[in-house]
Amino acid sequence: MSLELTGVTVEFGRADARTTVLDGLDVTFEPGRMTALVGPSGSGKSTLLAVAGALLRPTAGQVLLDGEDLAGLSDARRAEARRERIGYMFQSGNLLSGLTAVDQLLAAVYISAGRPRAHRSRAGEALTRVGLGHRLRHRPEQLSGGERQRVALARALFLSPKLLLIDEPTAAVDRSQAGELAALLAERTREDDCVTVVATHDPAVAEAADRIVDMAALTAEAAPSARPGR
Ligand SMILES: Nc1ncnc2c1ncn2[C@@H]1O[C@H](COP(=O)(O)OP(=O)(O)OP(=O)(O)O)[C@@H](O)[C@H]1O
Repeated sequence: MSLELTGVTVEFGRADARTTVLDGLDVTFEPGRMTALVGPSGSGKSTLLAVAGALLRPTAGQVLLDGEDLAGLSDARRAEARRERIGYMFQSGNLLSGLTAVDQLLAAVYISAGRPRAHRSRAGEALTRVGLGHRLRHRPEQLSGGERQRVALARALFLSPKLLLIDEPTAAVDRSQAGELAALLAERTREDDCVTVVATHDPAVAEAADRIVDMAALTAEAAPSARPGR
C-alpha cells in the first residue's frame, strides 16, 4: 500500500479571488514509514492531508491510494475509502463530548461496521497500548490535553487504517508527552505497516519520523520555473 500524489493542484475561490495552494505537486509516501510534513504556516500542509484523505477533491491531479485514484471516485466511494482505509487525527482531537474513552473508539466501529459491542474489549486493549488503561471510562472533559490526544490516536488506529493522516498531534501536550506521542506514532506505523503522514511544526515529531518532507521543497520541485536549466 502506498500513497502517490501526482500533479495535485488545489485552488480556492474563483476568478480574481483565486488562491493556488498546491500547484502540480508530485510526492509518494511508502508503507511502514512515518513522514513528517514540515513547512511554514500557510504552506499547504493541512490542505495536502485533506486531499490525501479524500476530504477535499483536488482541482487537478491524482491521489493514488494503492493504485486507485481517490480524486476520481464518486462521493459515495470516497466516503467508503475514508471509513475503511483511512484514519485521521486532527489537532483538536475531535473527541465526541459525553462519551467515555472506550466509547470514542466504538463510535468509529459503529459508523464503519456496526455491532460495536463485539469490539469493547479490543477498544480497552487499544487504549491500554497508548498508555490509557487507567482512563477507559473517562470522558473528554475528565482527561488532560495529552490524554485526549492519545484517545484520538487510539481511535485513528482502531480500525487498522492503511493510511494514517495526522495534523499537529503534539500541539496540546508538553515536551515529554510530545516525544512519547511521536515515538508511539512511529512505532505503530512500523507495526501496522501503514502509510503515516504527520503535518507538524514540532521538532520532536520530525526527529521520530523516518522521513521529512518540506513543503517548500515540494513546491519548488513542482514549479517548472524553479527547476534548474529551465
Ligand atoms: N477553504 C479555503 N478557502 C480559501 N483559502 C483556503 C481555504 N483553506 C485553506 N486556505 C488557504 O490555503 C493556505 C494553506 O493552508 P493550510 O491550512 O493548508 O496551511 P498549513 O501549512 O497547514 O498551515 P499551518 O501550519 O498554519 O496549519 C492558507 O493560505 C489558507 O488561507
